[in-house]
Amino acid sequence: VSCAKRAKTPNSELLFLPFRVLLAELEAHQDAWPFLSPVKLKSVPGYRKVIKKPMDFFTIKEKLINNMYLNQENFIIDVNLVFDNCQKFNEDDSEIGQAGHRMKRFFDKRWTELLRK
Ligand SMILES: Cc1ncccc1N[C@@H](C)c1ccc2c(c1)OCCCO2
Repeated sequence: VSCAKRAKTPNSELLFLPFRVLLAELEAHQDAWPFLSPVKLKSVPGYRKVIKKPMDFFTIKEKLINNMYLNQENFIIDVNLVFDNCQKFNEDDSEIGQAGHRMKRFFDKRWTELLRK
């Protein structure tokens, strides 16, 4: 009797699908513009000194595609790093600071919706 073919374990592609969807939503957000690519350390005086661990949505996407996130936690840590760096370097009432707060609120909402389902 042939045993039932073992179901292929869903590869990380499937496991991380929600993250890719969520990241695509972040990138498409109208307030995402300061966070889409790495801050050019030469064009932003002081950034290199103040921000120890720069992070941006493009870098997160690269890490996702290269399966560098071993668990949910590490993905969330990098996304929150984007917003924490923003709050650290930018005044709350600045253009970029305001965009960062709006993006963080959007992410927190979508993340809980994604998890609650
Ligand atoms: C997230 C963040 N935090 C602090 C500073 C910059 C950034 N984002 C970078 C991509 C950026 C945004 C706006 C910029 C800029 C660079 O180039 C200098 C000229 C003004 O326009």
